[in-house]
Amino acid sequence: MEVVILGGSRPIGKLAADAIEELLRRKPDAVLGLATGSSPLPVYEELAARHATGLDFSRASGFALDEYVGLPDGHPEQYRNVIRREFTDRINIDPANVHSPDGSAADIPAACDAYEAAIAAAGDVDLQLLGVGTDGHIGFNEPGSSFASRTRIKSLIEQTRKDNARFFTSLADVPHHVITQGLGTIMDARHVILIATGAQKAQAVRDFVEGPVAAICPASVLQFHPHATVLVDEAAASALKLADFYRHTYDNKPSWQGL
Ligand SMILES: N[C@@H]1[C@@H](O)[C@H](O)[C@@H](COP(=O)(O)O)O[C@@H]1O
Repeated sequence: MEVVILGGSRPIGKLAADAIEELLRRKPDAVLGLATGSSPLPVYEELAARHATGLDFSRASGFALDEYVGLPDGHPEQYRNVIRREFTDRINIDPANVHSPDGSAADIPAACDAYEAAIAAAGDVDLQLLGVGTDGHIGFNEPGSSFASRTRIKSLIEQTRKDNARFFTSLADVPHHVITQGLGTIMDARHVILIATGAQKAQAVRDFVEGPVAAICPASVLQFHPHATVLVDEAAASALKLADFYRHTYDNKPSWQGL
């Protein structure tokens, strides 16, 4: 796991966009794993700007990490709509190639299996963007999630509902259930870039980067990933024991820049 400590959201967005740009140049039909939440927004901002000056997504495809269950189609907080609004409507990716779990399916387990099959049929995710919850969740894999899990329905813990209530009118409007790619699904991505910013993420970052690998902290499974990059600002890095080592080792230059 490479931990890169950067000056803020803007350089983080640029560095992650560099990785995606490099991937698209090497593999124009790359499969991107897309995350919601505020953490990846600077990446989408940067990619939209690069698209305006020629970066081509026409052959790429995308798979969202997760989705709320039960929000009516067209609801602005349905993650499929968030991903479109924040990212895919701003680039030239084919909308037919942007996939999300179906949170309003009549048969949820079948929809989860179909999502796994679609990811596999696309050849698996080349680069997965991730944020992290204050409890260490990735996607919506809450503490206790199996490291072998695949796409499935999950219940949200109260802290996550509270964290996400800012996007809704009230806490009562935040769904209790979600569909999320499993930790096993996420681990199949060839490269994972996790972004965490702000002091409220410092403990989660410390726990998953330097703590034991344990289901109580789902993101800690990334310690087993052969190519995981963690991009953090100073505030999110503030509880890391080995911060100076990471600064020295990665020196703002993750592996795709020839480390
Ligand atoms: N399902 C999403 C996660 O994918 C995201 O990582 C997390 C953190 O969001 P933020 O980046 O806004 O802190 O929020 C939600 O729970």
